[in-house]
Amino acid sequence: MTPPAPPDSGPAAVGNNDHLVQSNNPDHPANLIPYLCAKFWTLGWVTGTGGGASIREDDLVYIAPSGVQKELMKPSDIYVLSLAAQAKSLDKRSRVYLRSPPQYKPSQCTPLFMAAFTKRRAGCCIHTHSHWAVLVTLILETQGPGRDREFLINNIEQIKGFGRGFDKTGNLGYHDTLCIPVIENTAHEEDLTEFLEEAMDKYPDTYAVLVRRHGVYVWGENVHKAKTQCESLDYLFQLAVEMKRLDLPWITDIEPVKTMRS
Ligand SMILES: CSCCC(=O)C(=O)COP(=O)(O)O
Ligand SMILES: [Zn+2]
Repeated sequence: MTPPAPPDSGPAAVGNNDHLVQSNNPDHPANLIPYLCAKFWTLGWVTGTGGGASIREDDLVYIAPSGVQKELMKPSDIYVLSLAAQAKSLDKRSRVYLRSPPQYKPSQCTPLFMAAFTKRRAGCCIHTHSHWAVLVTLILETQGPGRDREFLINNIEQIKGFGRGFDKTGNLGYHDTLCIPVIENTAHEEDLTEFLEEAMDKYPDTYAVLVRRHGVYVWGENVHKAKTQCESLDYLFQLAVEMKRLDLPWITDIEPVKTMRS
């Protein structure tokens, strides 16, 4: 990813594992999360404190605070938790933080990010409130019951930006159909978790889940893959909204063009 050198993360406080978020390496998750969120803000993905990103590096998960301007976060604002400590904990719903900035609460998206890390071994999960993601779920609503639960699109080059699926090698091809499940929004972000997990079980190869009238969760095995899949998806959502405006279908059954070599 190689962003510029990180800002000074402030004086070290004693006793809160601050070393976990202090690094001169721009690719360290505590530097990368604020850097990426600042970029995402310019795309309208994390406007008004909504949305965010989380990174897992081996056993450690790095999480942003809740309700903060995500584009202004500093490395010292980042929470760190251990998956192994979490797995050993008797109370599965409580979180075991190795580092916890006392002035904040961890992101409400934490259990959803954890689902991507534990169920899919993801290395990064991004949550956006992109207009395009929300608009696609609204357009799907007008398609009637049963047809509003999946975003389907094919015959668009950018579909190649997606992996074939969990534990599968290679990417989708131009003629493959990309399918992103849609779950209904809930009053509280955390309450989405069971529905996100249900969608992951039902669509084992998906790298994203849309949340109706809310946004999208996208993950990947590393930061690069999560980011490029999120960008590809946002591109396709925008395209789909414009296609709908032009009365063009998202799914076509165009035959592959015969060439001299086929
Ligand atoms: C105006 S944002 C409402 C909460 C939300 O949907 C979200 O994604 C942000 O949650 P966080 O706890 O990370 O601020
Ligand atoms: Zn949200």
